[in-house]
Amino acid sequence: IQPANFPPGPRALPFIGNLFTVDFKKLHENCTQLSEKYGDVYSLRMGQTWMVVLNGYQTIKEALVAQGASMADRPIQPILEDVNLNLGVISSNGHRWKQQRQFALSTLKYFGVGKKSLESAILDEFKYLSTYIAEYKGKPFNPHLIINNAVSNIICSLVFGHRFEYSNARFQKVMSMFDQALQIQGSIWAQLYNSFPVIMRRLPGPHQSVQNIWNEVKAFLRTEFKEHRKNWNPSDPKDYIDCYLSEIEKTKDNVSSTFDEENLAICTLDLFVAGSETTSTTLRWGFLYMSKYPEIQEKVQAEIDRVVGRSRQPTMADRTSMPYTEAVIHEVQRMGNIVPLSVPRMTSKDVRLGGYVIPKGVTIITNLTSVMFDKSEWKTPYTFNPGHFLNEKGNFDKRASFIPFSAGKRVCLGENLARMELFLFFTSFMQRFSFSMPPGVKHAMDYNFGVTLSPVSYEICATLRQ
Ligand code: HEM
Repeated sequence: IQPANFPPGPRALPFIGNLFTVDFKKLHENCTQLSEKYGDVYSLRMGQTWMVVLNGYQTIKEALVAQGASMADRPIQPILEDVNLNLGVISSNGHRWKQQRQFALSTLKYFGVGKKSLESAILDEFKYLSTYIAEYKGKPFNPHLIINNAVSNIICSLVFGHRFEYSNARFQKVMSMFDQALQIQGSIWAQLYNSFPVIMRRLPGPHQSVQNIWNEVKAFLRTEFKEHRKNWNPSDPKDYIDCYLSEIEKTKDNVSSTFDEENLAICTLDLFVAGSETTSTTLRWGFLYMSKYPEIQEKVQAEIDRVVGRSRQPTMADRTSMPYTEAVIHEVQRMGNIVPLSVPRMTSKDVRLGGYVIPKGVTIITNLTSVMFDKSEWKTPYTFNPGHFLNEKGNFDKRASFIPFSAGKRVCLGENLARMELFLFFTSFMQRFSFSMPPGVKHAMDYNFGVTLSPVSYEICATLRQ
């Protein structure tokens, strides 16, 4: 039964609701189209679960910031719950979430997010990466796994205290499994699982492989934990896991502590996945856009040559002198739109929004796509245009409606890390290489929809600059 004054939405069928009236291959586009008919706040029913979809910058800001305290929870999603038991950072709630989020943020900061030490780690990683890519000598190659591996190495050095060689087959396998799992988790199979868990747990289908994939990733993590326990020296913590082991010790007599080995496993998994998949997907969009718009690529390179030159690597300190490059990176993120429907939230009390009442316990989908392409916010929403982030004087203009990391209390925990990674990797690439499509190959800007929106597999040429 629909509660009184509940947001309207497309007609839902008995039992299954809107499960088969929306297109899960491009759910974000579908959600955006529905807002034209039903307004910025509308509802969908997935099986027996009511969801409210929020659209447009003003509505989403009002929800996540002004009413943020009532929207900071995550709903329980059985497909994830079976893996993470609602532990960790991404899916947990209340006291447990607060404690773990705070700890992760301060530990990442302690190990260098926003500092010189991490900057050097990223620049060193780029050296390995560029040596590897230069070996293709401008011939077409698929950048997917190698970029994932390189970017993931940054979160790995923070969490595990070391990087993985590009030749490490086990690590490469884990990387490609993330992709698969995130695709399935954004598909109709996940929705069916979340709507009818009791039935779906028994039925075959791709949803079953999600459990297998995460179990394999967990087994991979267990090897790391074992090593850490063996070499653990509390007076000299080298990474997040070392610090976590100390925290377990320190708080073991405290009944309100949420630090234990089970939670360590899921927190590590969360940081590992969120920190591996996102920045690398953004970079892969970046290569495509640069090869599609060679004149923009040349302008970026000219700015780098002017500000940094060729004899040293770019650093974070160069950022303020490089407004055009900054604008291009932001535009790649806007158009790339890599977390198109953000991560679901849930109301923790009744909320009034857009003239409607959303009761406690309803799943909230913040449609970030509708913000990235909001006609009232962007001059040419569907065209790649760095001018979106430049004022008349050519200075960088950070726009309030640029919210790829979401906003409010649950805003992406890795935002600062991701910004460092994006700036340093992107400028380093542009300093050394030019990207172009292989001769005769057209730019395919098509995507695969999942929790993240990633470019379809492609080959590209990276030519060393003269
Ligand atoms: C370009 C890169 C990235 C983008 C676009 C991105 C985007 C997002 C978005 C949209 C959310 C959901 C926030 C919400 O519910 O309102 C999120 C959550 C999160 N992100 Fe990121 N992210 C990126 C990189 C990273 C990195 C590098 C890390 C590594 C630490 C990370 C860790 C997390 C975590 C742990 C959460 C859950 C936060 C919570 O529930 O409290 N992200 N991210």
